[in-house]
Amino acid sequence: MTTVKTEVKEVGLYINGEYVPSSDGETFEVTNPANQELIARVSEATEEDVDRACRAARDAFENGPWRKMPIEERAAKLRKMADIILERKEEIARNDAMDVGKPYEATLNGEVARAAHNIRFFADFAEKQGAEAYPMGEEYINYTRYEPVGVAALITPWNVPFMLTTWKLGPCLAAGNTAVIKPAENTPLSVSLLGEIAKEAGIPDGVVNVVQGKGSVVGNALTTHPEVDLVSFTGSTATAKHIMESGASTLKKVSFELGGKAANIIFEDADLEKAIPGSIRAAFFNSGQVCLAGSRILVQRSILDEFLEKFKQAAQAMKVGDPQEKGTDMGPLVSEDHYKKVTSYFEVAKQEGAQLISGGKRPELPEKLSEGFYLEPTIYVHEDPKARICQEEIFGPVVTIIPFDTEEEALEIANDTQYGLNGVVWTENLKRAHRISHGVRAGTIWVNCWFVRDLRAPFGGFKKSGIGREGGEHSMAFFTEAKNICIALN
Ligand SMILES: NC(=O)C1=CN([C@@H]2O[C@H](COP(=O)(O)OP(=O)(O)OC[C@H]3O[C@@H](n4cnc5c(N)ncnc54)[C@H](O)[C@@H]3O)[C@@H](O)[C@H]2O)C=CC1
Ligand SMILES: O=C(O)/C=C/C=C(\O)C(=O)O
Repeated sequence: MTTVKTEVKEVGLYINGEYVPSSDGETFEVTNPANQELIARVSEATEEDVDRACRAARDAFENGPWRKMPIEERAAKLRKMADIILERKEEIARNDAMDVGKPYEATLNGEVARAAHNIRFFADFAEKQGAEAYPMGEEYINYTRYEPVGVAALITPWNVPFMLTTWKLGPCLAAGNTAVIKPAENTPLSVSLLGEIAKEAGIPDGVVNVVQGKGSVVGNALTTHPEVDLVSFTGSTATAKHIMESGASTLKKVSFELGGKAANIIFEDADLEKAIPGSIRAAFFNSGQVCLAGSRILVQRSILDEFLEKFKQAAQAMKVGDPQEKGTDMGPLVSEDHYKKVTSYFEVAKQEGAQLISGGKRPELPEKLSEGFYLEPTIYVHEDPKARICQEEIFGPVVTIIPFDTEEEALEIANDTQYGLNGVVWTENLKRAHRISHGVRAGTIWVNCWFVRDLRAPFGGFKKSGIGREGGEHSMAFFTEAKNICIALN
């Protein structure tokens, strides 16, 4: 299959159960990063449109049936939503392949399947969740209720648009809140479908709204809006700081899942048969545009040469190309701006004296992909963990290998970062695995694996990688207010 030539899609805002144009009729264009073809014109929300979406969500929350609906009924509608996502999985994956440039096959069977699971998981979780009771002898009893907070703004990034939005929408809706979603402006297509999917599942109008446009305008209008009670955000640390400031005057509750620069630590006793493919995935999955990417590979010096040779061979065997084509491992970067940001680090690496092992340039590709933002998987070695390429989130297919000698040194380098989202350890020594897992200051540590997700487990970052945790009861705690009721028994 070759890159699918589509007619240009017209995408509206989704407010109060219907697609609508923006109030001033303005649209913005979306292009395919695989070939720069125009793929969509999207209504660009004005502050007035954001206001309408927030008021619709408020009205659905206060006056609609959603928050008071018995949990069995609400959960059944969410399970229906999950079913519809699976029925429409080809369309959703095709949309992500078109505007993000994600390999279609992997998205279809990975992220879209996970998106349906996100919704179903929180429907089941909320249905089974109990609450506490605290008897005070025979005189009083306290019991707790978990009530929805209100209107949630769900602001999501371009790297995993559909899956990450459902990861927030599932618990948000299961708890009985209403939502205004804002996807990233360069990847609006798959998320634009969520309003109509919710409606088809029987979820009342106004419960799920989608507004489109720039973060500085539409995102800002949402995070300052008086009707928005809470903001769940995944994206850059810089934007999270803006959101915190802009939400301060209306005292919004916030949950932030932000950037990372994970250490992927390979000890001399690691099983390289697993560590090499695992590290390749951690480095180059989604073209390295993943907050969890293992972009600093710390390798024990005694196995450095062997690791480098095998890792280089595996990286060079990856198929970079058309994301719509079967067998593609790595598509393009998401946009020209992002391509410029990522490639600017090639100059930084040169100036910092890093040793280029592989990549660092565009691959040779067929003519039809000549306009796309492709890069070869790129590997550097650098001895200085303080170098910019070892410290800054490049968010592309670029990794730096940093040699170390001792366990203590590995830990010191791993923790020498402003981020703390995750870490990865490869060793066959169980005690060492525990020691390193305890020592690395990050929210998730994967031992002899990477990006294995259990939706019940806490997920989020230490340090500048976030505030709060998502997952199971942690998501439910964010999307609910706990209320204690104390009853006199006499
Ligand atoms: N999952 C992650 O951790 C992600 C990390 N990043 C990092 O951030 C860098 C920059 O990427 P961007 O697309 O600029 O990320 P970003 O943080 O600006 O964008 C994420 C979302 O926030 C929205 N947004 C932007 N400014 C806003 C504001 N003032 N108020 C409310 N919402 C706002 C955007 O429209 C988008 O929906 C990347 O190179 C990467 O290093 C980017 C995307 C995801
Ligand atoms: O698995 C999750 O819940 C979150 C994944 C997050 C990313 O892939 C990201 O933000 O890059």
